Amino acid sequence: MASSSKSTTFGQLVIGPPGSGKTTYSKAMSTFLESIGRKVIVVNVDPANDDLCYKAAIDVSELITVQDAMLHMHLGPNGGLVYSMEYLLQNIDWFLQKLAKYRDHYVIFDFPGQVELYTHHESIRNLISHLESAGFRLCAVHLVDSHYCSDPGKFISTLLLSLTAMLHLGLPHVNLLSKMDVMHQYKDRLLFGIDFYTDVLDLQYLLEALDEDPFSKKYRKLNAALVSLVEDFSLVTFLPLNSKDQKSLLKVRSAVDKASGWVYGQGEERSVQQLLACAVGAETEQERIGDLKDSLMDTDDGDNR
Ligand SMILES: Nc1nc2c(ncn2[C@@H]2O[C@H](COP(=O)(O)OP(=O)(O)OP(=O)(O)O)[C@@H](O)[C@H]2O)c(=O)[nH]1
Repeated sequence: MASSSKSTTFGQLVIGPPGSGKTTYSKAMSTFLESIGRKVIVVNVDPANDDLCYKAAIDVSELITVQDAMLHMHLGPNGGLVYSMEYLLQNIDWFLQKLAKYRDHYVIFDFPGQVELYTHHESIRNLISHLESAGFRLCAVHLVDSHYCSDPGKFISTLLLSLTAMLHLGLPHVNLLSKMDVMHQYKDRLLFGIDFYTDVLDLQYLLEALDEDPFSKKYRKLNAALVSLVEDFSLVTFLPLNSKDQKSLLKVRSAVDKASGWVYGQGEERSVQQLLACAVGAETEQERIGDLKDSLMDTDDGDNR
């Protein structure tokens, strides 16, 4: 560990396209982590999010809202959002001072949905650098709607988006296919088993599927190049997420804790077996079911919004 565990604050950057379920996940994950004894806060970093379903310990809307930025800078919604993120960076001391009160907490940052912020704009990357310098150890949790699996063209976009975000942010990274509870609605349109999408198996099959569509067939060479790019990096896989399901949240928590390193120094159920299992990449019983009581596993509050 680079610095002493006392001065290290762990957390998640919850990112992903609009409507992918970031806010719902942030609330569900914070409630879940609190239920297993972790001290958690949620920080709203989306200046356009005026309908929070959780109590934000810190809310960037107190500093600036997209509406303010649009009104005063004569910008559209996207420009307003980008301006707001740059404004947050200019006022990074304000943000870090607010965070300083919660250094002994686990922090879930609920980010905005504009994908350009994660793929090529510098603001989030700079924000990460400030947070890391202040002692934060972060993991990006990237949500993409599982609905995109139902269309080969959309799934390729999802792969590219996820890969670009991984490369651009340069953080430990966990990709999630969100809203798996409604995946059955698109079951008939899935060309492959779910493990094809989560494990990102042989993408040549995806190319063949694209060839069957007269529109995408025209772009075969482009599609082949994109698929080959994703395969060459061999970085993108997904975990399924149902924010209403405790078992699903438990699996995500295990993956994020491993990626961020929490499990090695801070974990609630730190044990030699668990550390060894992490080292060899095996999934332990502990990780599958955690230390939750049966009653909690069966509990579905049915309203994680
Ligand atoms: N069925 C189902 N619906 C979900 C799930 N997660 C989120 N939703 C729904 O998806 C919609 C968007 O969810 P949000 O959590 O607001 O998504 P977001 O990514 O924060 O959206 P933006 O802030 O606009 O970027 C809401 O209607 C949620 O109720 C899930 O796991 N299952």
